[in-house]
Amino acid sequence: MSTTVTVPPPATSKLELRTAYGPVFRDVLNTPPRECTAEEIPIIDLAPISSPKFEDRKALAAEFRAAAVNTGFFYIKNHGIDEKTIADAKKQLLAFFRQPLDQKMKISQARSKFFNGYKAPRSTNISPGESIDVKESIGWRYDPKYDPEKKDLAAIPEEVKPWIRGEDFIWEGTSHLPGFKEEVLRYWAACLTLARKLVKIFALSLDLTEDYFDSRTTYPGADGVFNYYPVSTEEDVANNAVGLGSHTDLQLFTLLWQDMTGGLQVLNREGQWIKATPVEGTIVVNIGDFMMRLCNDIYKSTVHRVYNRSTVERVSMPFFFGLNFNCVEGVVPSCTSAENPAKYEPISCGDWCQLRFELEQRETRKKNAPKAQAPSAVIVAA
Ligand SMILES: O=C(O)CCC(=O)C(=O)O
Ligand SMILES: [Fe+2]
Repeated sequence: MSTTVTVPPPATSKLELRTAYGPVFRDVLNTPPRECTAEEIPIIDLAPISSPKFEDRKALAAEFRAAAVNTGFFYIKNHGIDEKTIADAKKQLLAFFRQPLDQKMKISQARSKFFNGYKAPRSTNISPGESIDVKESIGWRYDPKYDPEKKDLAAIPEEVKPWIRGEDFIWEGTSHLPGFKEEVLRYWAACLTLARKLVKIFALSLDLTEDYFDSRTTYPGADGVFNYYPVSTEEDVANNAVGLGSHTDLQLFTLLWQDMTGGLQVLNREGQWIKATPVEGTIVVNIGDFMMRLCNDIYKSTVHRVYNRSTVERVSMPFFFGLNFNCVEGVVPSCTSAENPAKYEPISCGDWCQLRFELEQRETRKKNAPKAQAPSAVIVAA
């Protein structure tokens, strides 16, 4: 008599992540993504941010801290970026992506010295164990010319100059789209203003003085990106193709405006994928790697990814905020003690970002290489 032994499917899989220090592996539960709870990704009301009472701002900081040590993701409401600024930016986003590919390729990232510009659909692979990223995107980086703090361009410190990463070809190559530069930069400037307010609350949340990061964010990392996720093809579904593969963000924190389509997933502390379902009127905030190292891993830079499996396109407008690129920072004093010494050496935020961008570009090239070489490998008989 033969007995059948049923082997239960494995409960977890290994997820490989790219970091500036090399690959890191995470155990991920194989259970399907589920809705998040209000504890996992809370909605935080930003109204107290402008309160004259220190206790109100400190209470808000305590909410930031609770979310940052838990899932590392939260929604903010009453964030102060007006609806029209967002709607205009989204309109420009769609105007840009709806152009023919050759028009978009005129501002290809291949032209950039500093990772500015357009990345075509299926041209990146952020997560080595997952598919090529289906999305297309356009990115532009901090430029003091457009800083809402109105910088005196003649007075930019020498040590800052090599780190200015803005490039004008983005705006020149989109000048045929009416209002593009103005409306995109209006949204970007609003994000920058908001981020400079939030960083004060983050400072309080880490038991630092409220102005701790102010002088460190005068010429900050402030990278704007527009992402466009098309409707999945049958083949994408069959291949489990990701819109944007699993990754962590790089800098202090990200302000992520997403449309109402849904598709953003976040890896919680238990290794369960949860859905960061869009909430009207909110912006998602998530902790980045530089913040995590700066606070000795107390705050979590959380893995996330995007699948657009809806019947409509999906768009998002993240804004990545960090310290001045020339600013060298290790673990902040309030996050170390005799029992908990600093785990990380100081590094400049600029070097930190450069390491990761270069790594991603190199790895994507490797992954795309066999495909790219295939046509020329076909020898046609004369
Ligand atoms: O599109 C989204 O919701 C997420 C985008 C994202 O994670 C990124 O661009 O880093
Ligand atoms: Fe991200």
